[in-house]
Amino acid sequence: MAEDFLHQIRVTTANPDHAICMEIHNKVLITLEELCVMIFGKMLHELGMPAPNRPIHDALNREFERERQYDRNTLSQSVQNKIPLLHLQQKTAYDTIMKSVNDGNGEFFFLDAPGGTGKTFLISLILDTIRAQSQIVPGSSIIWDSCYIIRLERGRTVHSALKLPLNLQTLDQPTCNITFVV
Ligand SMILES: Nc1ncnc2c1ncn2[C@@H]1O[C@H](COP(=O)(O)OP(=O)(O)OP(=O)(O)O)[C@@H](O)[C@H]1O
Repeated sequence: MAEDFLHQIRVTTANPDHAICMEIHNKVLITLEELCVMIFGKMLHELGMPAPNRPIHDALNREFERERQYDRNTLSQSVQNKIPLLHLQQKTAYDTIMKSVNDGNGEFFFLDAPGGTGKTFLISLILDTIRAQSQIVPGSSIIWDSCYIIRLERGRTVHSALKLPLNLQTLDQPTCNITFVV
């Protein structure tokens, strides 16, 4: 990764002699930390690694910033195009969940259906609908399967988002550790 950053700097500064420096080390640490926050919900220092040189809240605020960067008009158009495509069960789930969101009920929903029946399609549409309403969805796209992250935009595992222990099966009384940063 450091070599990649070095290459970028050499190209952008047109200086092929530029060497690895503290700035590049720091950039690597920042990038690694963002991945760790996304996947494990932990900062580097919590994993026994050196912390990058920046205010600690930067990594967490970045997620909120990303949420603000959506083009609402494009999202609205996409949502309007996709809603008529929903099949009956998807539409029922969509209406139920969106009503809960709009009413501010703060409910939990568990979506379970056979593979290929449109869960990702539905979840993406729900997230796009919320974003199109210019609501921020921090910690959105929370899912169980880490392999699934690559399919859902800005996906995070439920273990990361809710800070669940990874060894659930071996704990008598598993608990999660959610901290709200306002
Ligand atoms: N209502 C719909 N209209 C058009 N295409 C749809 C609809 N629902 C799902 N699809 C498409 O069907 C395919 C499978 O849907 P999707 O990936 O959402 O299923 P899934 O339940 O999440 O699958 P898996 O459990 O295997 O991950 C995708 O290409 C998706 O875009």
